[in-house]
Amino acid sequence: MKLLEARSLSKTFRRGKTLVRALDDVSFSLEEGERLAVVGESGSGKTTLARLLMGLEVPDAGEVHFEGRKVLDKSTRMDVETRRKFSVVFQDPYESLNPAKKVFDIVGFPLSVRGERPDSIREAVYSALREVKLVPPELFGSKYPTQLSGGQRQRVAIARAVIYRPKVLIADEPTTMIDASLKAEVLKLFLDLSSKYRMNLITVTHDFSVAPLISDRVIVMYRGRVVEEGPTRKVLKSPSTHTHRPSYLLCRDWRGRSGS
Ligand SMILES: Nc1ncnc2c1ncn2[C@@H]1O[C@H](COP(=O)(O)OP(=O)(O)OP(=O)(O)O)[C@@H](O)[C@H]1O
Repeated sequence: MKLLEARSLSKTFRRGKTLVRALDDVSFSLEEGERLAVVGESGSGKTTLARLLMGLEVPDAGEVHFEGRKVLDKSTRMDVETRRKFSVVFQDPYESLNPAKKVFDIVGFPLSVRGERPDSIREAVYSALREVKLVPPELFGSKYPTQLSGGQRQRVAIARAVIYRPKVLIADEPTTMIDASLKAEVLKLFLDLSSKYRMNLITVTHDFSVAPLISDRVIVMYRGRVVEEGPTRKVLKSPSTHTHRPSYLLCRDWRGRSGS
């Protein structure tokens, strides 16, 4: 069954007197259980697309359908129930965690706003911290983000994102700000958790080498448009268009060599 569908999404921002076309007639769909990577160089519209899918932005044209129902268009705001089926982990674990709050409160926040009881929140937070390998959870729960490394902070962000078992987990440049040596581990964590809890994972990345590690399908964006779409290995092996050639040149990992 189609879980998520973008139909001809367009979005233009005004920057001073200039209009920036961040998304231009973008369509794709995600089947239940699929993992999607949205790749493209900086400014190609990936984050705008992710924000639209979650209902954090309103399109100028086009529609988002979720579980067979239209949930967003120019004049329809996403309802809270639908929005709660999405969760996101942002690129920067230094900015996305409130430095004044302890890890326990940060991770438990999505449950406390849902009015869950303190004892069930405690149980869920400790279990989530164990899932992301921040053990012992009592110790990590009592720390502040500033007392943690970048990799540990990203794990806190992941724990917070998965604690209420969203249907769709969006990872926006999840490894950009963390040490290269921790990249594979963090990606594996996303994969493991998305399998274990049957969450559809959407990974937004400018790093083409990440896509095969974390997705079955890929869409390649260039200047607000989808220029490639299909099974990840097939698309990355034999891309059919050359309109996004600058990305090839930037990425040495693409097909195992620099694209000259
Ligand atoms: N709120 C905004 N106001 C004005 N322009 C915006 C806004 N959000 C995005 N843009 C512009 O829209 C275009 C697409 O941005 P977007 O962040 O979606 O791209 P991206 O592929 O995610 O890039 P990056 O990886 O650098 O974040 C860019 O030119 C960006 O400057």
